[in-house]
Amino acid sequence: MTETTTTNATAAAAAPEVLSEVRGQVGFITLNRPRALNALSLGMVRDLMAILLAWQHDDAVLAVAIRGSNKEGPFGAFCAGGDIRFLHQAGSQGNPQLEDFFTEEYALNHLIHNYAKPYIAFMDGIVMGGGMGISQGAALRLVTERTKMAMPETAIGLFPDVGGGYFLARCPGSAGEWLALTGDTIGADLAIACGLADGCIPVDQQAPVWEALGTQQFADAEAVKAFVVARLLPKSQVLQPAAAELAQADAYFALPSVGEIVRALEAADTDWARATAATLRKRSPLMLHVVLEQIRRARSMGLADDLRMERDMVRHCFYLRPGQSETVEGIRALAVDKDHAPKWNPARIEDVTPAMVVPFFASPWPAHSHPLAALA
Ligand SMILES: C/C=C/C(=O)SCCNC(=O)CCNC(=O)[C@H](O)C(C)(C)COP(=O)(O)OP(=O)(O)OC[C@H]1O[C@@H](n2cnc3c(N)ncnc32)[C@H](O)[C@@H]1OP(=O)(O)O
Repeated sequence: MTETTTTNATAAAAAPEVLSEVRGQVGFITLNRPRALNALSLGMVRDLMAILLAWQHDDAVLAVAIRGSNKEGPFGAFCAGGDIRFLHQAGSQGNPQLEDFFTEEYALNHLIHNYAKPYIAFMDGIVMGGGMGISQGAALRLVTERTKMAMPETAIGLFPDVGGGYFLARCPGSAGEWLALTGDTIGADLAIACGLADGCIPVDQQAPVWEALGTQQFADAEAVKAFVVARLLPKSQVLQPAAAELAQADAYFALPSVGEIVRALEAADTDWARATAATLRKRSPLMLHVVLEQIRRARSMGLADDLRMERDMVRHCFYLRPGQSETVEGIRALAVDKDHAPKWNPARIEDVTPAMVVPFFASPWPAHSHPLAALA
């Protein structure tokens, strides 16, 4: 049976940004905003939440599969994050929907991590920021040869949210600090080595597997997962170059402070260290310090506490320093004016003090009225 569910559209005549249907025993979701690389709008977050909640208690749905679309059709791009143009506009103008966006997006991330049925994410192409938030909680995280995965937030004066503290802190060694601070983009090999993907599905196998999920008869939810797992490349074919790069990251990113990390990288005589130091010098100095603290705090937190901490932090990113939000400035430079020359404040890693960092971790809400108080 095919059942097409309701979908969001920004205007009545516009194409729906989230497509969903049930085919056979599986619920299928396609992110359908390819011109913005499927960046998540508030409407998309709401649609995803509504669809997942409906299917969670629908006995006809054994499992859920999600993918993105590119301009040519399905797959090719998963999701480039939260809609940063909206964040810029809403953050500059005090639009209350900004608060709703983060509360509802983080609640969606939490639901996916705790989803009662296998949720299978086809993470082809760009998977960044909010795209990680709707895939890292999946029962199966499938990357491809063309996956470009990153938590790029320090480039826009933000921090890796959407549960980034939780899942990056659980990467091996200091890989989480490396990915969080630099925002470096990784492919399938490092994604698997970092524990951020479960397996690699060849690009040309995605469509046949997706289609077959809707026509096969499955005994139960575990059989749906097993059907997909049987079609993944052996990990030994994917992992070859990853170990050496992780060892390099460990050598620097275990150091206690951002200053020591960047100084050690600048003193080293390898291309990797030089390039990594140069990357850090471009990121928001303030947010580098905030992010290192975030990842290290998150290492001893469960997901719900991490999301509450991130909800506090993201509010501060916009409102702690009125008229001086690093995030508004970072998005302006990357995606609004596109001059790629953010004016960070302070301008240098060395000029950030602990007194600037500490307030990001103070909750603006009493515990009982925290916007994510209900998350367990
Ligand atoms: C709460 C959640 C927070 C977060 O998720 S924060 C993290 C947000 N994500 C990012 O910071 C990534 C921003 N995007 C990029 O850096 C680049 O894109 C990519 C590296 C992903 C791809 O670059 P390229 O292949 O050159 O494509 P392109 O021309 O930059 O993007 C195509 C169109 O997509 C729009 N777009 C991309 N990402 C987003 C986004 N996250 N929010 C809103 N729009 C986005 C662009 O602006 C552009 O649009 P136009 O053609 O009209 O200029």
